[in-house]
Amino acid sequence: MLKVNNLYAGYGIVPVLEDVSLSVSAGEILLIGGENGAGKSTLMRAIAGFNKPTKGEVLLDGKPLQGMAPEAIAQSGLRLVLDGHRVFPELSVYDNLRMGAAARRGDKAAFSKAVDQIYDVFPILKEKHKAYARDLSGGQQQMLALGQAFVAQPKVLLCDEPSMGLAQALLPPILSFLRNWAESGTAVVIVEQHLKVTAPYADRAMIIERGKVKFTCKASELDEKLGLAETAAAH
Ligand SMILES: Nc1ncnc2c1ncn2[C@@H]1O[C@H](COP(=O)(O)OP(=O)(O)OP(=O)(O)O)[C@@H](O)[C@H]1O
Repeated sequence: MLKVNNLYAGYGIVPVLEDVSLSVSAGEILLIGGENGAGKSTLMRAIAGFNKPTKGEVLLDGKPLQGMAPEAIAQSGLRLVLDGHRVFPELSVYDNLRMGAAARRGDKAAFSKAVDQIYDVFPILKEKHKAYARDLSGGQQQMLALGQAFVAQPKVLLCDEPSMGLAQALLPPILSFLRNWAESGTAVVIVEQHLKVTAPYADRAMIIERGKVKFTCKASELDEKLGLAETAAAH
């Protein structure tokens, strides 16, 4: 589904990512972790077209995306949800969901069904469907941002730090929502600092260090691998 081959990207002449490769299949969740400043967000932005890679390939179902405008990449079925819940503050919850589906064109029945699914998972959004997004709490805005992406029904979802600005207790329900979503056939990439909480919901994990892939492993082996990596570094 999504394949990244030997990607290099940065800001102006400052290189950040170096030779990063990854792949995510339909129905799979890849968790990406790493220290602050390791390059995780830059990787998400480069895949989604907001930051032009200097070298390497991004393939969606075998079709190259690198060099395409972010709008065209979104139209191809790749969606980026940024940390810090970016929603339209002056629109109602429901209208935010409509904006999410705008890129999708047509099919009102599918939109209504997707909205119902979102309301089932996050009942507070149903309760507040007429409220302005600006009046939601941070956690509710994050749910709405995910809802916006969900109604667009992308093939690939990139989710940058869903826990950002959230009370810790809100992360598991959001992760479980992402897990179910992946199981319907979407390829999901989650960038997250809270590796311990997130790993049980993911299939594979990748750690980035100073712009390079440190290692990839099964998500169930991440704890052990991180322990081993720390031990190896200590010797
Ligand atoms: N707009 C920018 N212009 C210049 N350099 C940037 C910009 N954004 C990020 N960087 C630099 O790129 C490097 C990687 O940052 P990035 O935000 O991708 O890391 P990250 O792993 O997502 O970290 P965090 O977890 O703190 O978000 C850092 O050295 C950062 O200072």
